[in-house]
Amino acid sequence: MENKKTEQENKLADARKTINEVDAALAKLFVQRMDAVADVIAYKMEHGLPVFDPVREKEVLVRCGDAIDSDAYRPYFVSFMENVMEQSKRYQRSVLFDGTVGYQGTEGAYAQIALSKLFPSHRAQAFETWQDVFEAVMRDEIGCGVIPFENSYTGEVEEVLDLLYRYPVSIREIYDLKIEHCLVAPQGASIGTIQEVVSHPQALKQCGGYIKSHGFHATAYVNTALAAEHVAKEADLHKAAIASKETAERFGLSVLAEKISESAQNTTRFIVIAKQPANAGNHFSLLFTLRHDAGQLAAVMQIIAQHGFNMECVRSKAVHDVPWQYYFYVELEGDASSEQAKQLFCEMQVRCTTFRVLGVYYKS
Ligand SMILES: C=C(O[C@@H]1C=C(C(=O)O)C=C[C@H]1O)C(=O)O
Repeated sequence: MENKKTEQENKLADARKTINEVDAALAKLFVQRMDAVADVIAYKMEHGLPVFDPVREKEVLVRCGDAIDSDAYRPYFVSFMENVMEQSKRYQRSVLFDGTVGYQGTEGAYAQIALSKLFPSHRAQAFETWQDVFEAVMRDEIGCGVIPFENSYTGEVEEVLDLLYRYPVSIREIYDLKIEHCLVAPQGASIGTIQEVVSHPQALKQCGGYIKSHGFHATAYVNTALAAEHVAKEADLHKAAIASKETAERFGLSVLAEKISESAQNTTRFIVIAKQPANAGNHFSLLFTLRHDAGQLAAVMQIIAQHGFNMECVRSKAVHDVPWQYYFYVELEGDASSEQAKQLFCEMQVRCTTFRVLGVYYKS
């Protein structure tokens, strides 16, 4: 028995020694890979290319999958490589957007969570309004800003499109953050002790079914992060907030229930705005205005179709300072640096009263 145990313990020690050696080799290889990544980002900066390249990532994953003989290990290695590339992109963003990144809200807000996923090693600066973030980008006070653009459940963030129309910034990247609302409360509270729930009206709406089924009283609050902070300060066992798990951790609250939204797919799309445009991507967005003549919009749609670009989205909105004047936003699938796109832009410039390529980015 004793001998057997020692034999097993030796085996464990040997296995861990091997793991340590492999980890040391991996660390060296990781540095080597990141040095190459640094060269890639230097090239991308010179040529205005975006960090994310989905075609290249697919190639990498297929090659890495093929390099593993064991069927049992293959999916884990592919997943490992996905993570390696995630870290590589984080590093590249830190080089590209050297300095500070701005967002609207307070610490723990979803925008700050999206920012921390995109730019984990940057200083995050909070601003009071979205407009403040746009202005800080324009003044070069921050390298870029992370702004919510639309939510899969509640729709577009209207004010943000107006700001994109007003300020000559570019959409450099998009990032989809899965919104997983939780019921969070002071330590010691349980579902049974809760009577009132505070949160941003959107969050209360998104969790309406859950709130109703528990008979909670809903109270609107400025945003989810401040609601969580308020609940933490009050330390009232009858009062909970709806916020993210990360926010609960930040304010020392316990999570009483997770994933309480109506829609399991609740996702907010964030955009990264910066002064410099990107040159490559598989999607691009345009902003334009038209003369008030019959058939102007139809003609533009026709031009887009003729050049073979799939239009994923079109919106029209009022130009605030000019009564009865509207601007249009379209999102097209394709390569904005292609000959087709160049021709499209030329033709649109002739047809439209104002025309701008708002952003070039990758969307998977
Ligand atoms: C390093 C690159 O940038 C990103 C990261 C990748 C990686 O780490 O392998 C691959 C594609 C890009 O999304 C690259 O474009 O080659």
